Amino acid sequence: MHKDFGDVRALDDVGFEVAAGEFVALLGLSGSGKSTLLRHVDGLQQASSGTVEVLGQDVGSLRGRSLRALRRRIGFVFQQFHLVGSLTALENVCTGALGGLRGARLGLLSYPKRVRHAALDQLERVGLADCALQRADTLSGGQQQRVAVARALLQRPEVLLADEPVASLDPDSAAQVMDLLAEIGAQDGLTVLCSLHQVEVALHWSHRVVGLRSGGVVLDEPVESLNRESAMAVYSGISAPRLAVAG
Ligand SMILES: Nc1ncnc2c1ncn2[C@@H]1O[C@H](COP(=O)(O)OP(=O)(O)OP(=O)(O)O)[C@@H](O)[C@H]1O
Repeated sequence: MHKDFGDVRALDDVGFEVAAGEFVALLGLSGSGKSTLLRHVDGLQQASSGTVEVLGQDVGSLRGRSLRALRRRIGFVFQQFHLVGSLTALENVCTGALGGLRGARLGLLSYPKRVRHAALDQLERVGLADCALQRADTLSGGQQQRVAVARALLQRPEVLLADEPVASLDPDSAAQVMDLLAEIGAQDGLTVLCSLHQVEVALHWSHRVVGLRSGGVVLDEPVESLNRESAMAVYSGISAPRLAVAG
C-alpha cells in the first residue's frame, strides 16, 4: 500500500503480514512513517492505494458502525498517554468503555457497575489498583502510561497498537511498561504493533522488527536473527547483510 500527503509519500509500497499473537516492533527515524502506518491499522487514515486488512477486514472500506465495531477490537496507546489529568486513574480507565456505551458519562458512578469492576481489574493487572482514586495528573509518567494501557485493555482488544509508548519515560519506567505490554500481550494472545525509537528495546521485548525508512520497509526480521548492529542499519541507510529492501 501507499500513502501520500500531497507531494509527500509517507508510506511507499509497504506490505507485510503480522501473525496473531505476534509482537512486532516498528523502528525508523522520525518521519519514516511509523505513526502513519499505525493510524492506517486503526482506520484513522486511509491508504492512497492498496489495502490494509485487520482481523480479516479491509479497514479502508469500512465506515460508521462497522468501522467503530472493528476499532473496538483494537487498542491504542500513545506516547503522551492522553489521560484526563483532572480525573482519577479509575475513571480514565472507564473511558476505555465509551466506544461500547451510549450517551455521555460524567463521573465514576455514571458508568455501569460491570465497567467499574472491569476497570479496577485492569488497573490491578498493571499494578495500580492502589492508585485507582488518585488524580491522573498526580501520577508519574510511567504510572500514567500504565493507566493508559489499562484503558486500552478495558475493551478487551485483539490487536494492540502502541505509538512510541516509552519515548517519554525514564529507562526504569520504560522497562516496566514494555514488560507489561509483552506479558499482557502473551497472556491475552494479543497481536502487538509497537513503534519504538530504541533498537535495544525492540530487540529485548519484541518477536520481530520491521524497519521503515522514508516510508518503505527496509528490514523485516525475527529478533533471533538480528543484533544491535544489523538492526541499526534501519537508521544508517547502509545495507546490512540481512537488510531486505522492499518496494
Ligand atoms: N497529516 C499529515 N499531513 C501531511 N504530512 C504528514 C501527515 N502525517 C504525516 N505526514 C508526513 O508523513 C511522513 C511520515 O510521518 P510519521 O509521523 O508517520 O513518521 P514517524 O516515523 O511516526 O515519525 P515520529 O517518530 O517523529 O513520530 C513525514 O514526512 C510526515 O511529515
